[in-house]
Amino acid sequence: MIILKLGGSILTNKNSKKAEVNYTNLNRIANEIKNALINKGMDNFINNNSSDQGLVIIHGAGSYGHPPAKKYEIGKNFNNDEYPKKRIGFSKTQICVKKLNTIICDILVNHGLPCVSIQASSFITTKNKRINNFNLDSIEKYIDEGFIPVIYGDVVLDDELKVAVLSGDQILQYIAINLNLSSKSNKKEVILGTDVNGVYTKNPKKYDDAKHIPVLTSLDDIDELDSTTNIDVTGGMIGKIKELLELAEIGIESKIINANEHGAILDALNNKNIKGTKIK
Ligand SMILES: Nc1ncnc2c1ncn2[C@@H]1O[C@H](COP(=O)(O)OP(=O)(O)OP(=O)(O)O)[C@@H](O)[C@H]1O
Ligand SMILES: C=C(C)CCOP(=O)(O)O
Repeated sequence: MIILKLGGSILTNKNSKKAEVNYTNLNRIANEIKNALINKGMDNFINNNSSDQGLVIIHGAGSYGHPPAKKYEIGKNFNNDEYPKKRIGFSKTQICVKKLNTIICDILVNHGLPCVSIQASSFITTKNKRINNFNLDSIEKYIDEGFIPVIYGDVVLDDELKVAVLSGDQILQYIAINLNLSSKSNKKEVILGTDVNGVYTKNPKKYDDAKHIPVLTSLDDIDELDSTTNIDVTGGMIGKIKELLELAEIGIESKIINANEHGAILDALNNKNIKGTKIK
């Protein structure tokens, strides 16, 4: 079972205040995923043969979701008289990330990948920003039938905060821990594509002396817990690492790679040893 996260910094121009898709990356990565599935003999997605492998894709919100979520402060406490404005902000943010997901699924399907869109805001809830209700049945059924579920960072109802932002990284962690498949291998390969070569001792975009960390086992390995350089309402790289370290604690390894590198997704899906950071 492959769990693949495509970061918003790859699929969109995350620095942009406008919602901008990086179509060059998206089309290249769609092609790499398809070629990897064929190499792995998982082309049942295309030829409808049985296979014991499955794939679920999670993507970030990038410049589609983070700006509106920040503008309306989704997830921050608010007074009751502010709820009408907060609801509109929630609705606008949900539409923005849904638009991004539709564009991504269109491109993946046009590359022959039988993707199905899964909208977190329609069935997942959180309590204090942590998932407390996420039924995996439909995702498991889709995978058993040879589809590729594509779920994404979204806004959700929160039992304490009323509304919150749910990151793709938290969705990835929950799926990696809880997904159980009847007809596919449950051994999980967790791969996250972002726009840097993995984790460094500090932000490599801000510090020339940042050193690459090939294997990360603790936040102590990082000198400076820096936020991401773009608009990010879900914790950026540090938020990502925290989710992945919780996976490592229960024996599920993951790897952060640079999906800007041509062929990186293809090689990672084909278990080639490529530059990145293993979290274990
Ligand atoms: N110690 C660090 N090592 C590596 N990158 C870091 C570090 N600190 C901050 N960063 C920044 O984190 C960014 C990647 O995190 P980000 O959350 O933006 O990735 P993403 O998964 O593509 O986005 P999203 O979570 O929205 O899908 C890099 O562009 C980098 O500038
Ligand atoms: C900003 C929203 C709505 C979702 C954030 O998800 P992420 O980009 O995976 O962190």
